[in-house]
Amino acid sequence: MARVLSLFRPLPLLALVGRRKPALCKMSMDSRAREVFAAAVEAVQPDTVVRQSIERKEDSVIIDGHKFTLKHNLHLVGFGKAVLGMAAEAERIVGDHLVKGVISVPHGIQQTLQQHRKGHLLLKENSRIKVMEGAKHNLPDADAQNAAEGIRQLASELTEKDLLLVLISGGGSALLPAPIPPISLQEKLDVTRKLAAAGATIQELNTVRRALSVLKGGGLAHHAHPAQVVALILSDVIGDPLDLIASGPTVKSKVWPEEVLSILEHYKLLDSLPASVKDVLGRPGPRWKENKDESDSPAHVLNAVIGSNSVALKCAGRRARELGFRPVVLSPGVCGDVKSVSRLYGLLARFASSREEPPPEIAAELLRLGPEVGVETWDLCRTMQVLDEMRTEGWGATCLLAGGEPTVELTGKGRGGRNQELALRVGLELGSLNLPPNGPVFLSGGTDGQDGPTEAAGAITDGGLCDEARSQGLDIDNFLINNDSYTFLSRLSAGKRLLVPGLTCTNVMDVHMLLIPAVPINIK
Ligand SMILES: Nc1ncnc2c1ncn2[C@@H]1O[C@H](COP(=O)(O)OP(=O)(O)OP(=O)(O)O)[C@@H](O)[C@H]1O
Ligand SMILES: O=C(O)[C@H](O)CO
Repeated sequence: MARVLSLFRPLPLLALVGRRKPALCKMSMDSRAREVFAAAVEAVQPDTVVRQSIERKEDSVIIDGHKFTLKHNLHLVGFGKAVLGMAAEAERIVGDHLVKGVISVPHGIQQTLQQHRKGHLLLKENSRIKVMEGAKHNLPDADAQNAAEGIRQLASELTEKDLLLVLISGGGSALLPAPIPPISLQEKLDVTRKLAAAGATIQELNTVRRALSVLKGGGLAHHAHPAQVVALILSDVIGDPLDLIASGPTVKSKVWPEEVLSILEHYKLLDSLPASVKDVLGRPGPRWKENKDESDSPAHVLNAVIGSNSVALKCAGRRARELGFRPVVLSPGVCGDVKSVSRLYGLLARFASSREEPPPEIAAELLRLGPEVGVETWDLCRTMQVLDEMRTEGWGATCLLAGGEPTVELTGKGRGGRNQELALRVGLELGSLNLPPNGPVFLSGGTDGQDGPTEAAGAITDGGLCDEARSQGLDIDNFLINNDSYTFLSRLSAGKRLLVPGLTCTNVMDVHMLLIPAVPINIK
């Protein structure tokens, strides 16, 4: 291990890693974990990210370093779970330069926002933006298809004098269904639902969606041509790939039918494919007639990611520092099965809690595990270096932050979510380390405030989880086998370990947090 670390010693430590010893804090680890999570969510609120990305200067706006003149020529469309709040803020900024807009947002969201007293995320009464709710249960439906048609029409009417602001966030694919005829909405839904149920990744799912849609994969930008298009994107996909977030309606992407067919074949869906889908995939050439001056990277389109998991982690790190921790961000790209991901955090906790130099096998296992859980070797080495310095130089408590979207292989019929299941599994890992009381604490939470079909966003656990459960007659393993993490956590100590922030109106995947108390130094 010492050799692995020494390779990286001469390099400067990255952002968020300062040498100042953080101040002591009297709050409990649990409360601090919740506060740091709240800071992560706050950083990516829809109104905040839009406010930070549009600079209004008299009769123009500056977005991502580009200046756009406003002459009562601005139109707005949007689709996604966070888009209502984004649109409300955009309208506040551009004022009456906004001519009209259409947004496609989740069913019931306006009422829910009212109930949660989030009026600032609602449009004003005389707004020029039409709100269309649809996609019940996150599935495309006739309401969402109507909204998509409204958006297509608005875009198609624009001229070269117009500016189209496109607001995009996670959930946008289901809220913008426009199947290429003769594919029906039901047929497209069947294909995507079967793919999702078979365990297809979001990359695979959206590659297929793009090929079957009039608006995805750059179709919306194509319809808006020759207007200037500016898309503001709140990313809910690892690595922030523009062509995949909400299936990239403003990102021109070529469809390779062979690629789509091989995905369908991999999930054994070729035989049940509707004739209409086969027909569309069998058509030669591009999906639409190219406009004369539309190149592969059209100059009339600007795509800007304005919020992401990295942004949330950065702000969480800032809050952690205020609360007395030394923050270190591992990676915003954690993925893979929750079992492997829990092992990752168990190993990191073991590494960080060693009183003496951690045995080299821990580092070796971490490096072996990295590719399985989407974490680069470099990020692991950098993080181990920080944890090692924390131990040898006595820098106090550490807050290790990461994000992403692990997966759960569902085998049972219980209620739960990937964050709650991960927190339970990390709790078991921490318990197996046999550390003294008040050891590391782990939090996992979905930034959208909902973990699977439950009202919790996630949970907070520590090494005492097992004993606590046993003393209350609860057997964690039985609940885990049945994917019943929510039932377990609701029963355990009256649900005190659950994280229930309520609707957050945003979504940049999940936040993971390992709080590691200062380790007594034991160095000769
Ligand atoms: N009982 C359960 N235990 C563990 N995980 C579950 C359970 N039921 C569903 N899940 C997981 O929850 C996820 C779906 O939940 P959710 O609706 O939060 O999805 P999401 O991917 O976060 O959606 P979005 O991207 O719209 O936020 C899937 O990964 C699924 O495997
Ligand atoms: O809408 C979608 O396609 C997913 O949320 C990923 O962005």
